[in-house]
Amino acid sequence: LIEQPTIKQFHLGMFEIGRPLGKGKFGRVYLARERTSGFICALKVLHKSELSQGGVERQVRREIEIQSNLRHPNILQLFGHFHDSKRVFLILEFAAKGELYKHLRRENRFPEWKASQYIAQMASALRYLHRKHIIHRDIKPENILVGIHGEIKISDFGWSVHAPNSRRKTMCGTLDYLPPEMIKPGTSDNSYNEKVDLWSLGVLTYEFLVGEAPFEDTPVMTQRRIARADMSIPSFVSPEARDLIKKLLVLDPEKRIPLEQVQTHAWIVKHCTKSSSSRDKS
Ligand SMILES: CC(=O)N[C@H]1CCN(c2c(Cl)cnc3[nH]c(-c4cn(C)nc4C)nc23)C1
Repeated sequence: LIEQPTIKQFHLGMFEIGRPLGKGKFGRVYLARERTSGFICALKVLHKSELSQGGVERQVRREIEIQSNLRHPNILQLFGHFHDSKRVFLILEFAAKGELYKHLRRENRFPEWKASQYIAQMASALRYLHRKHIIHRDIKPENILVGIHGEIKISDFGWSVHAPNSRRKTMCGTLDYLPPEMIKPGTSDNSYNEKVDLWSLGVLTYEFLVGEAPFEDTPVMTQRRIARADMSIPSFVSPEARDLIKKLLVLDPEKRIPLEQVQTHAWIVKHCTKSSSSRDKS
């Protein structure tokens, strides 16, 4: 008898559903426990009717296809998915310390040692994604969760695509994190590449240290300020952090500091402890 590999088939009856953890744009997320193993996870429930109305089935299929093949300590893991007649279910890793932006709002801004460790982990995760030619395209505090050991986990791959990519239709949500090449129509081709995540990493670094985004303004002004990289860095930001931000928020994508040099930058090296969560596992 040839041993059949056990393909894990998941179904709703396998899970005890716990408290709601929050809701994304197209679905709600619940704490859940797999009955036999007691394994704790986050169950994201998407309604097929809402997905078709929102015209996002393709995006969800891409999110599933991309995230199922990723394994990195700073990327929220997708363990599997299943569906019934009305809903699609994503079995996601549970991030015990919740949404990073809530910590940021509560603390107003992060101390340099914490911001530096978070950016080191982000750079490690982005290097891993870029090596697989995946652009996240939506790096912002709202899409980052915090694990039990305080390590960060990039979540919500709804907007990620395989690089290089021509511009999709209009974006929704905040403009604050969009790089100049995704805002103004390119002269020749409006394609862009992984370097868009470098710009967003610069915006994230700034927001961690200052408590607000560098180009935060009215939508029209934000676009204008991004297109000119028009921002000022407050004096309380250390010279090393200022140096890294200025090397990421560069209009020309090709001139942005590469991720390898982010990880060896003075501001990152200065604060990185040898604790496991911050060591580069990419
Ligand atoms: C777009 C989106 O799904 N956003 C959030 C909702 C909860 N969700 C979680 C996901 Cl997908 C995974 N783990 C989570 N942990 C929490 C959480 C933990 N605490 C203490 N508080 C919360 C909240 N939330 C999640 C992602």
